[in-house]
Amino acid sequence: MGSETPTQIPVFDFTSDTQTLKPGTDAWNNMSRDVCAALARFGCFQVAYDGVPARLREDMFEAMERVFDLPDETKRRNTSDKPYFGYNGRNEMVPMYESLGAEETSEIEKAKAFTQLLWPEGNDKFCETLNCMSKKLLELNQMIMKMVFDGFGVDIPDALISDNSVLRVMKYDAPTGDSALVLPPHTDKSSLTILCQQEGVQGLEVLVDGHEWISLPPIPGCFVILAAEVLKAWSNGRIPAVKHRVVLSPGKERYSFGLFMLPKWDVAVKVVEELIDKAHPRRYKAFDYMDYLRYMEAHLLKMVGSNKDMVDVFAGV
Ligand SMILES: O=C(O)CCC(=O)C(=O)O
Ligand SMILES: [Fe+2]
Repeated sequence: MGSETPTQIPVFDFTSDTQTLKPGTDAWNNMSRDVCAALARFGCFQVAYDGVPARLREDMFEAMERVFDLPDETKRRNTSDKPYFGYNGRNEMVPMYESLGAEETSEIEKAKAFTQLLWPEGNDKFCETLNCMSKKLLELNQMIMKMVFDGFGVDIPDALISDNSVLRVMKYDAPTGDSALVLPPHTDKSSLTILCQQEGVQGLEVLVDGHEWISLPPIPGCFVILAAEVLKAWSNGRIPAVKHRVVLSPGKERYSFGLFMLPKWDVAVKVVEELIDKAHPRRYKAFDYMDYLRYMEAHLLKMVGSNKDMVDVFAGV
């Protein structure tokens, strides 16, 4: 019997008053080990990060309210040739969820094009907020990726350093009556996902050890980092893609946004060779990311409830 200590998902301090963010320092090396260990254990962690000013975060949530207030037909103009990259939601799978996504909004021209789609008459404030937030989160991602591979004692291969991403804004309706599962359990098909939750509205949960759902509360000034399927493949399965879901209490609607990092389009997703050894034989074949997305599109519904990750089914050896 005995009392069990509740599982705690780590919260790391990346704020500028620490030495942590200077590569090569002891603080950086220690943090790299901790980051790598947390991802290997939980596939996620939270991070306090002041590289994104509080004001920018507030502007982003305000901007998102304006986005979701737009008429349905305007939001549904957000289409993409890639599966699940554009408008998604209000369907059988996710009736209480709605989201829009745009690629490479860290590039001003792409941020402008997305803004133009939603506000043909222009909305400079939205465009600047989106562009600025995307750039800041991209920087955070690059730092974390470097830490992960430093933690493994491996130089991050150039092929893994990618600026490709989708910035996604999300809204969940308030449940009436009981709590509701508003986003079903899934693993992300990105490499790493950086999420920002609305303050004061709890909802995100991660699965630990295959059976324990742990809530990740929104912490002011913090971001949630989720390891996703491409990082699982790069790391030869040493970092799991964390399964997560969103459960909401009655009466509370919720907003969140995230930067979903993607690999380079013209380079195969391959296991980092240094992470293959006797104890860790190769787990994945090299694959084309677009082929994987197409496979995911064709098989997603069939795999609901499966405890296998898409990447293992698609590229496992
Ligand atoms: O809203 C959240 O916190 C999670 C969203 C999510 O998991 C996703 O869009 O893949
Ligand atoms: Fe997700």
